[in-house]
Amino acid sequence: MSYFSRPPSSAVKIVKPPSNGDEVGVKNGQSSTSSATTTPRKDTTQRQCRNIVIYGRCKYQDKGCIYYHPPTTPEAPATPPPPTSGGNRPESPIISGALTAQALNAPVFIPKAASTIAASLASSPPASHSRPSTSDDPFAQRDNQWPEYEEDQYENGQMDSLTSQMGELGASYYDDGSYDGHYSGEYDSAAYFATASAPVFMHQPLNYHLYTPTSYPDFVASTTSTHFVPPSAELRQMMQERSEVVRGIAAPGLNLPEELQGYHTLVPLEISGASVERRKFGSWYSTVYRAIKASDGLPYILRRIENYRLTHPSAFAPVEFWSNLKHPSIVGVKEAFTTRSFDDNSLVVVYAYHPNARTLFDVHLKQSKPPPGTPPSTTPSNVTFSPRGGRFQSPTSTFSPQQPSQQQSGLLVGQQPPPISERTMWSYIVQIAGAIKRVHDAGHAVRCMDTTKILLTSQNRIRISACGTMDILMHDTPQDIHLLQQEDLSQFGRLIFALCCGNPGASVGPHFQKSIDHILRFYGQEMKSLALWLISKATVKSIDSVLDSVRHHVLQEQEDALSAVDRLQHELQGELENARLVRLMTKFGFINERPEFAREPRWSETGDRYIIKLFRDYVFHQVDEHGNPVLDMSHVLECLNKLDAGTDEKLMLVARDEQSCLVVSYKDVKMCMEGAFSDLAKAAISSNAAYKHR
Ligand SMILES: Nc1ncnc2c1ncn2[C@@H]1O[C@H](COP(=O)(O)OP(=O)(O)OP(=O)(O)O)[C@@H](O)[C@H]1O
Repeated sequence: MSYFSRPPSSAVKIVKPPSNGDEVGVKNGQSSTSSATTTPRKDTTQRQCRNIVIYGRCKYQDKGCIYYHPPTTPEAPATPPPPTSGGNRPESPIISGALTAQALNAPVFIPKAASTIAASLASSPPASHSRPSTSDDPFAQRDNQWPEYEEDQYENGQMDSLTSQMGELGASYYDDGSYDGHYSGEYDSAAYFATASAPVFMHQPLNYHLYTPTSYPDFVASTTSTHFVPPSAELRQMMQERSEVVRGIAAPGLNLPEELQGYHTLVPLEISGASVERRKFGSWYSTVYRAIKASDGLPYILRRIENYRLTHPSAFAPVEFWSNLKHPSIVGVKEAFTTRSFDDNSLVVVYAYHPNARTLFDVHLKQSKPPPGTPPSTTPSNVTFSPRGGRFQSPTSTFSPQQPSQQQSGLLVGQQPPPISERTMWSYIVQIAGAIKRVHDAGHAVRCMDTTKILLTSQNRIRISACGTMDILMHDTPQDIHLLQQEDLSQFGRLIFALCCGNPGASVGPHFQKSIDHILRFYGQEMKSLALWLISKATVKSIDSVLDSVRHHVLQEQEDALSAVDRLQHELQGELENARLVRLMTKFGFINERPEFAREPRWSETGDRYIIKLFRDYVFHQVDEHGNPVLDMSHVLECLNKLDAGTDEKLMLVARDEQSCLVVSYKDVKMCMEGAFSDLAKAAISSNAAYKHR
C-alpha cells in the first residue's frame, strides 16, 4: 500500500538513548544531553554478560570474561546499574531532564515473566546439552554470534520450560510485584528477545507485518488498466461508490409499499412517469427495484411484472432451476412470488444485486450516435438518474468500455468509430457464449438476450439479468426447448449486430447491408461470419459450434481472467494491512482512557504503563510549533506499523507538561501494550466465566 511507502516523519526528534548514566532531558520543548560520550553498546566491556542475565552468575567472571559483571552487593552502583532480581529489561525507560532524580526512583519497568523466568533459570543448574535452535527463531543467528555463550550451558528441558512458562505468563505479563523501585540500565536487545520477549510476541494472533511486501510492481501492474480490472485507484473508487449506492434511498412521494414478502426499503432503479416511454418485457411492463431483505439485511433486485395473473403455482417451477444455477455471466435468481402490495396483481422475481450495474443498452447504445442511415432510437436519451435512486454515477470512475481511437482503427476523420473495441466485443461474446452453453447443457433456454437485459457489472464483465422471468410469464404456452435454444442463438446474433453497430435494429430492415459492411470494416471477417451464421435460419446451430469457432478468443479471455485474479489478490493483500491496523487501533481504544485506570499508579507518571499514554499522544496528538494540531496520516501509519512490528527504533515521548520525557523503543511500547491488553483480556475472560457460573 502506498500508505506505507511514505518517508519517515516525526515531529518530535528521536534521540539515541543514553547509555551508562547519560541523561537526556526535555524541558520546555528543548531536548538536551548531559553526557558527551556515547559508547557503542555492542562488544565493549560495558556490555552486560548474558550469563549473569540468564544464570545469575558467570563462571568466567574472574577468568577473562570481557563483559560487564555487576557487583553482588545490594548498593546500587554508579554505572552501569545491574539488572534487578535476575530481570532483564529494556535499555530505554525513564530519563528526564528536570526530574531526572525523581524519575530514576520511579517504579521499574520489569516484565514479570522475564524476572520469574530468569529467577527460575538461575535456580536450575546449567546442563551440558547443546542449545536447541529452531529454524523459525528470528534471533537464532544473532544468538549464535554471541561469544560469551557456552553452547553446552543450554539444555533442551530448560528452554522448553522457559517457553512454557512464557506461555503461561503471557497473559499477565506485567505484575505489580515486579516493581522493585530501581531502574536497571543496560539492555541487550538480542538477549531480551531471545529470552523474554519472543515467546510473549507469539501471543499475537499472527505477525501480520510479515505479509508485506507483495509482488514486484512489474509482475502485477496495479497502476495500469487490465482487461477486467481498472487501475488500483479507480478500482477502489468504484468499490467505494458501490458501497455508497447500496445505502441510497428512494425519493419521497413515490408511493411504494413499505414492505412486501419480507423485503423493505424499495428503491426504483429506473425512472418512471408520464414523460418516460416504457418498453415492454414480452407483453408486460416491468419495473426494477432494489430492496433490502429483512431476514439477512442484504440488498436484492426485485423485478416486478405489472398486472400479471398467476394461473397455476406450477408456473414457479423454473425458479428452482434458475436459483440453483450459478454462473459468472448470469445474474443469480433467488425467489419469485406474487403480491398485491402495488395495488395490482404483480409478479416479483428476486435477483442478486450488482451495485451500479448498467445495461449494455445504457452503456453502449444510448449515448452513441447511430451509424449513418439508421433511424433514431426510441429510447429517451436525456434521462438522468438520481443518486438517491441508487444510480450514483461519477463520470470519473464508472467503468466504461474501452473505445479504440480513430487512429488505432484506421478511421478517416469524420467516420463513426465503433462503440466497442474489438477485444471487448470478443470478450462479451465469450462470456455470453459460456452462459448459453451452461443453460443449454442443462436443457433450458435463456430467453432474454437483448442489450437491455445484459448488465455491465464491472470493467468488461457482463451478466444476463432477467433469466427465469420469461419462463414464468410464458408458462401457459409451452414451447419446444430445442426451438427456444435456436432462438437464443438468433438473439445472440442480433445482439452482436446491435453492439457492433451501436443500433438495436442493426440486423433487420434497410440497415442490414450497411451493418454487415460496418462489422467487416471495424471488426473483421471472423466477427461478420459469426454474426451472420447466428442470425441465419437455414442451419441448425449449436452453442458448441460457436465456442469451437471462437476458441482462440476463449483462451485470451481465460488469460485475462487469470490475470484479473492475480491483480485482485494483490489488491486484497494490501487490504490485509488495513485490517491489521484496525486491530491495533482497537487495542488502543480498549486500553486508553479507561476510567478504572485513572487512579492506578501504573498508569500515573511513574508507572510503566505511562508509556502507552504518552505513545498515544505521540501518535495522534502531535502539535506544531504554534500549537496547532498535526494531522499527518503517514506519521500515524508509520508509528503503528513500527509498533506492530516491535522495532528496536527509539522514539522520545514527551510528557504533557513538557517537563520530562521517556526514550523508549517501539518494542518497549509494544510490550507495554501487550501487557495491558492481556490484563484486560484476562479480566474480561474471568468476568465471563463468573457470569456463566452464576
Ligand atoms: N441485478 C441487478 N443489479 C443491479 N442493477 C440492476 C439489476 N438488474 C437491473 N438493474 C438495473 O435496473 C435498471 C432497469 O433494468 P431493466 O432490466 O428494466 O432495464 P431497462 O433498460 O429499464 O429495460 P426495460 O426498458 O426493458 O425495462 C437497469 O438499468 C439496471 O441498471
